[in-house]
Amino acid sequence: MQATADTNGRSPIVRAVDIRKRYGGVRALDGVSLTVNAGEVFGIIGPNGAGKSTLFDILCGITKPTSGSIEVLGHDVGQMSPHLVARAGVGRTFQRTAVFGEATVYDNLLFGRHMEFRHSVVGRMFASRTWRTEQKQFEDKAEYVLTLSGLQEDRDRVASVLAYGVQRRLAVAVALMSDPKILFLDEPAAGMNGRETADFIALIETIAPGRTVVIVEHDMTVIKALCSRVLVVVDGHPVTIDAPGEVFKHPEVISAYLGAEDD
Ligand SMILES: Nc1ncnc2c1ncn2[C@@H]1O[C@H](COP(=O)(O)OP(=O)(O)OP(=O)(O)O)[C@@H](O)[C@H]1O
Repeated sequence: MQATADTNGRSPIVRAVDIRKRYGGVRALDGVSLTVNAGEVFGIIGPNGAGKSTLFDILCGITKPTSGSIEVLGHDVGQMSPHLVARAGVGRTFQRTAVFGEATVYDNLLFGRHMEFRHSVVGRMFASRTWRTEQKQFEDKAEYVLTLSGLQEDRDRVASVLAYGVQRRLAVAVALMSDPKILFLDEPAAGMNGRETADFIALIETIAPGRTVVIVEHDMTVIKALCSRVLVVVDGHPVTIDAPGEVFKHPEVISAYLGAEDD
């Protein structure tokens, strides 16, 4: 299937061509092509086991495809290690919230940023000028991200005591510390109640301008509220790429979802 073009004249920031992935005898992905345009919020949906997480991990450079090419921000991520993909401006969150439960919200933000930098031990021990300058930049950045993500009131609370939805918000905030040009969100609303989902939608609406966002999500409320286009994957095949309100008119999408309900 050919990827549909964006009608707003925005340039592609992700180009995936004919992605295939096998796990032994399992064909997890079978010929997926897509483009995501700069500034777009793009969704990936499909029934359980369709191949969404596999595609997501391939687009982020975590998993290598069996064949096919993936370019993100002009980089061939199929040939890059995950940390180099991250340094190129790709941020991501994980299906399971990955924050440090015993650390405060603020320390989670600082730690997320420090992980990416290589200070010499001597530089740290003697608090060199470079180290102090970077530390100040991290702290300023953390204050900005706290405000952006509405976490100021939770700044000094340890992450483990936060409500689940707030922990997921923190996971996005940690990803924002490296100022990613493109942010991949893996089932961000999974397990959230209605209020948390609404807050989460508002958060992504706040941070999306000036960035590109790719979301894998089961919750169609989130997809409809945020995404301009959605790829539907069924059994590893790309079925359609269209506006969220259009994809459920596609017969193969209807039958895949109805079949999934019967399971
Ligand atoms: N590491 C692996 N080894 C073997 N098979 C795998 C592996 N990862 C995924 N699969 C298989 O590949 C297929 C696609 O899995 P994937 O997790 O990408 O689907 P999904 O759409 O994300 O599912 P869900 O919505 O349940 O998270 C499934 O049949 C799955 O069992």
